[in-house]
Amino acid sequence: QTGSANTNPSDSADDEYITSVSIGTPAQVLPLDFDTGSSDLWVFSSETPKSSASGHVTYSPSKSSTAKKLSGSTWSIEYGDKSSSSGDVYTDIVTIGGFSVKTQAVESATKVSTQFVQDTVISGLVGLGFDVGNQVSPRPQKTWFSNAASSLAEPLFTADLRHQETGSYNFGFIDTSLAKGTIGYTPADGSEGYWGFTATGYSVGGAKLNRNSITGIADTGTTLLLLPDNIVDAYYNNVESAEYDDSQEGVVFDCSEDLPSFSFGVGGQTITISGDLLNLTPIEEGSSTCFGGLQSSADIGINIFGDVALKAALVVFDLGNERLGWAQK
Ligand SMILES: CC[C@H](C)[C@H](NC(=O)[C@H](C)NC(=O)[C@@H](CCSC)NC[C@@H](N)Cc1ccccc1)C(=O)O
Repeated sequence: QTGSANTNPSDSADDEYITSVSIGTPAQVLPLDFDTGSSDLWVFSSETPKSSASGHVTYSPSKSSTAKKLSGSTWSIEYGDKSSSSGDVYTDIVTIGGFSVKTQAVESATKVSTQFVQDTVISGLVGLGFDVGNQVSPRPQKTWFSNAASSLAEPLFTADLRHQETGSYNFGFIDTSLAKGTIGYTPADGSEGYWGFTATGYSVGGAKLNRNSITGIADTGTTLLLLPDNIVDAYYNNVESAEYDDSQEGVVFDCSEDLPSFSFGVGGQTITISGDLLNLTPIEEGSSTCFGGLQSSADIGINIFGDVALKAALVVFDLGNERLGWAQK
């Protein structure tokens, strides 16, 4: 069996990618953010304070004949951007891309931080990280993909995120026609719950890859490519107008700049992120100053290959073989 779901950028800056998920009987369809950087499926619900839930599609377990309270279980998560949410837990049927998991832990939010309250285009997250990262207590729950894996044709899923166009999450199969290049595989380290891996080197503007390795995570739930300061500086030294903007908390530059590409080596392949993918968006509507897709990871302490990097590739999250595959798109 397999599953295939379309995913769409949330806005003109490709800030998040939204995928429709059906929960319960009859189906309640919610727009969710698939997040390989976390391991909990949580949703805005009938238990979320009305003031916080206004503008969001919500899940009502009481309206689902297949919902069951997981009594005594609670959850609480904090994310790298200091956002957070918490609540209690139900199990219900969760269908993604036509594939149904009968008894999936659906974490219902009784509290959400302001970032989520304001982000009305999504109603929660589908964690696609490793089960070890799940935050339900007293008994941690499995992710939707972990529950699905044994029934899928292959225990893997792919992410094909695109700039300002519809992409896909495919489960149980690899559609190689989505990529131009060969898939290069490298071991994935799931010990922290993330999809950790090591890139073997990098280059700016199509130069030959150096041999400075970069260890980081593949995180569909993070917008940017977050790398060490020395790499960020090496990149923006090629961008005449680049400067750090305190209010934007990142490097900005004239939108008219012709940005160099950024390449990294992984699994014997080279993934090149084109310059236009590295110009994320004007800092505000109509501004001629733009915000960079590559920013520093120094404040987080972990390198994150977020959507800016993932958009350049077809990425295979291969749980069965504990490996990540990358192919140029
Ligand atoms: C370091 C961050 C905290 C504290 C750490 N939490 C994590 O690592 C969580 C699971 N993952 C995340 O915070 C990050 C990845 C690791 S960053 C250190 N990805 C998920 C994030 N993008 C989800 C999100 C999506 C849309 C809007 C907001 C947030 C922990 O629990 O220890």
